[in-house]
Amino acid sequence: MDTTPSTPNNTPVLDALAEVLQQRRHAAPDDSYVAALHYKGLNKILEKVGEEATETLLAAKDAEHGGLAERQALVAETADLWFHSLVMLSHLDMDHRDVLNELARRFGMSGHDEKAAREQ
Ligand SMILES: N=c1c2ncn([C@@H]3O[C@H](COP(=O)(O)OP(=O)(O)OP(=O)(O)O)[C@@H](O)[C@H]3O)c2ncn1[C@@H]1O[C@H](COP(=O)(O)O)[C@@H](O)[C@H]1O
Repeated sequence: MDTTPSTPNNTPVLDALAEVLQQRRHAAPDDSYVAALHYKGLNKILEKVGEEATETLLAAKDAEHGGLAERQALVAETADLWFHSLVMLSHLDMDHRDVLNELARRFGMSGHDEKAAREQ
């Protein structure tokens, strides 16, 4: 039986969020956090992605030996990181489907094999 996943088509939260992020491209910056990010431009969005990545790795270190609160904090920071990454993609006319397609393409391919293929 072929267990290779097809491109995911059941991602309602991500689908809905991608639509909102696109609608915010031309919304008033005072009314919307996402519109304000788009208005400030790619550099500001990338600054937020970097900030959230750092906060996520600090939360992961705390979660390693922490309890439920630290694990919940890691989930919250990861959500912030995903969210700002999705804003970045949206700013460049891309979305989660591009990333899910790539993960589906890679599924089952050993990371070592994939790296070796890249180096040829
Ligand atoms: N998922 C999110 C989401 N996650 C995090 N955030 C915001 O991301 C910001 C990150 O917090 P920070 O403290 O790092 O940033 P900040 O201090 O507010 O901003 P800076 O001055 O540092 O740039 C907070 O303002 C959060 O509210 C989000 N803002 C919006 N969404 C989604 O986007 C939709 C559209 O939001 P609006 O554009 O605001 O309507 C919402 O309905 C949600 O579904």
